Amino acid sequence: MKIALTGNPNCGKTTLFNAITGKVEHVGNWPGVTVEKKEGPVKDDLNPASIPMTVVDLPGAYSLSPYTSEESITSEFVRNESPDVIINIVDATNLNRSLFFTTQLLEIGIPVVVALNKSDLSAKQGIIIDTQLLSDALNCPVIETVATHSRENGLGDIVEAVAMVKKEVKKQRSVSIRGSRSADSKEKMEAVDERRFDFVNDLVEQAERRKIDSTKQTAQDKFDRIVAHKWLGLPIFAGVIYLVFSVSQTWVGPWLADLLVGWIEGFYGFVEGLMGEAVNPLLSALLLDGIIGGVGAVVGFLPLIMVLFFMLALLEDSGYMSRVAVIMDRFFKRIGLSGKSIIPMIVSTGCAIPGIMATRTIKNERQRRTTAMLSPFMPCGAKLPIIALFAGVFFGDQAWVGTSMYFLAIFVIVFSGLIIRKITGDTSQSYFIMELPEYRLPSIKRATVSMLFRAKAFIVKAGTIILICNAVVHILQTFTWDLSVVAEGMADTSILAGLASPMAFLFIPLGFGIWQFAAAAITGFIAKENVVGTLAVTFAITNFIDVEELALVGGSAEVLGVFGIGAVAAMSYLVFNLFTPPCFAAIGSMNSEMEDPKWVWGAIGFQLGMGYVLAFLVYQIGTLITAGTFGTGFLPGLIAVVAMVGFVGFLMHRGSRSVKFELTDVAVGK
Ligand SMILES: Nc1nc2c(ncn2[C@@H]2O[C@H](COP(=O)(O)OP(=O)(O)OP(=O)(O)O)[C@@H](O)[C@H]2O)c(=O)[nH]1
Ligand SMILES: [Mg+2]
Repeated sequence: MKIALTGNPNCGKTTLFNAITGKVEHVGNWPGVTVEKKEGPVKDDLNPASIPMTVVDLPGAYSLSPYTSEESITSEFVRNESPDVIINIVDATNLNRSLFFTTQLLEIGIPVVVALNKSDLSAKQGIIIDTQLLSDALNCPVIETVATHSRENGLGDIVEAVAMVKKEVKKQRSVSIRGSRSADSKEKMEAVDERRFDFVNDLVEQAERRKIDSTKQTAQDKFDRIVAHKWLGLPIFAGVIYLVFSVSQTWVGPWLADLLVGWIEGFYGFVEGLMGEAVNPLLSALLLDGIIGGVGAVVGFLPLIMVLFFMLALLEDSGYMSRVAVIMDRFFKRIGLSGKSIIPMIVSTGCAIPGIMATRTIKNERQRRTTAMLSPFMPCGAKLPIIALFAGVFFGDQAWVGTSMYFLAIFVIVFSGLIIRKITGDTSQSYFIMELPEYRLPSIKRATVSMLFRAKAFIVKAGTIILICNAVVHILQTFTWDLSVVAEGMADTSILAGLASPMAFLFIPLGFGIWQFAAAAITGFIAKENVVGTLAVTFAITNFIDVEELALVGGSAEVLGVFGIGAVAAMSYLVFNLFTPPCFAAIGSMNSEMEDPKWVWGAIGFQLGMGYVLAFLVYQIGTLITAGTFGTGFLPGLIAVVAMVGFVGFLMHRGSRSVKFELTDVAVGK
């Protein structure tokens, strides 16, 4: 038996899905989180009769009308894949809006069970709903649920009602709005929609009583007036992110990471002892330095990342991130993107792939593609070890490093948005109205689950892709081109050095023309965590956390120590890795969302150029400030950068000309 979960955005479909299937799909306190359907069987304890039941979570939708395309996955699913029962999740705090969709679902002829979700919130707001009356009027079971509670949440009743309703299918008489069956044009449809609104309004008037608690509302409003303020909003956001980084990067994170790295080193020693002299030295080096060392270096950052994810999940759950969307909307409108674009970007702070997929809710094609192109600039989970490594080794774990990377990302996104608008010559603007969810105390449990889920994905990746890459890197640096072992002190003769050196040459004007860094940047395209792994393998360092051991703290601009670069070049390298194209998987996802090779190649080219130009500026200007002269390779670098900027300028010029041309074309045509 197939059960579809439908309802307006943010009503709690995915939360309910997770609760009745035991899965961990992403839940966010804003509309538009789910963009793809997800399936799962009902948990055994909710299904004592063991009826085979598969539940399908769908993206949120406001309507089934064929004239709105954004929610097509949902309407196509309920119309074409004929689920046996529809669970319609209705937000009990917003009956008026939710029931519009319900009346449409009731007309399809598939049995419907209404879950009156968030009934804890509605009760708190003093809303009393007569479920019996609703159930009678709609001819379907109506059950109060609290999907976020683990007990007494009404979920058992829902599953039971679904099983019952299926048996009694003939009895569910559909509620139909006059004229809806014969509405074959947009005008007729609109007339039906009006009647639908009237029906819902009447029904809600009878079924709902509200005791309006105005004091609470104003307290939240007052808070919002400060937090989402025109000018104060952004600095407050900066402060919040700084705090998040302070905790994860400076206070709690390193302490936990130290512990973990201690264990990894213990394990390294244990395996070393086990193998002793008996194992071929090449093989033991591969296992110890290539695999355990390389993977260990990446995994060492896990605690920092977990703390950061935990705190971001708390912020998301509290409702604060929706306010950030409102703050950013002002900037986004100016550059021709909509506030909707911010959601993919927030999602991208976890991973760019779901972020890019989240652009599907944006209707305007250019805005959607531009958002898919710019979202990967946000530092994702895989880039965090790189930030943590460089912040730790060169900047004494200071929180401003990570914070500034987030804000540099926002700046780059806004700036790039402007450029792309000029290049495409499309100046359309969108207006975005976001329903702000109420603030609430974030749930430690939900944040923990979300954190553990991401940590698991991180570990799986470290144990597969990262492990293989590190092994390959280690083998490539162990052998020379004629397959003999690289002699002591002759690392430059290895295959890896041979492959990476031409790239390193291009990086001279950026301050890191060293083959090890080039190799790490290249493996970073496979997965960004590889940057750390490859640096660990090529420099033979296994402990990146205990910076004192590396004796690099306070190295400032001097060229010193193991890496052979100074703080300015380190910053340039960090910027380069963050702002060049994302990993291949994310590029693949860009490709499938953009559906246009011109855009995909344009995006990759743009991201490469952006990373190069930013790294060049950071290195050269940084060196000028700290050392009083420009850095190495200034002139050739400048020529390359001017050429790139000039090309973009040319495209922008052409783009704005094409707009004028189109406009005059229209005028002449008329
Ligand atoms: N208080 C309360 N909050 C809930 C309940 N159910 C869901 N939520 C919260 O509502 C928010 C939205 O939940 P989701 O499950 O992501 O909503 P969705 O309907 O899947 O949203 P989209 O995928 O964007 O359409 C989350 O912050 C949930 O924690 C509930 O019964 N009570
Ligand atoms: Mg969802």
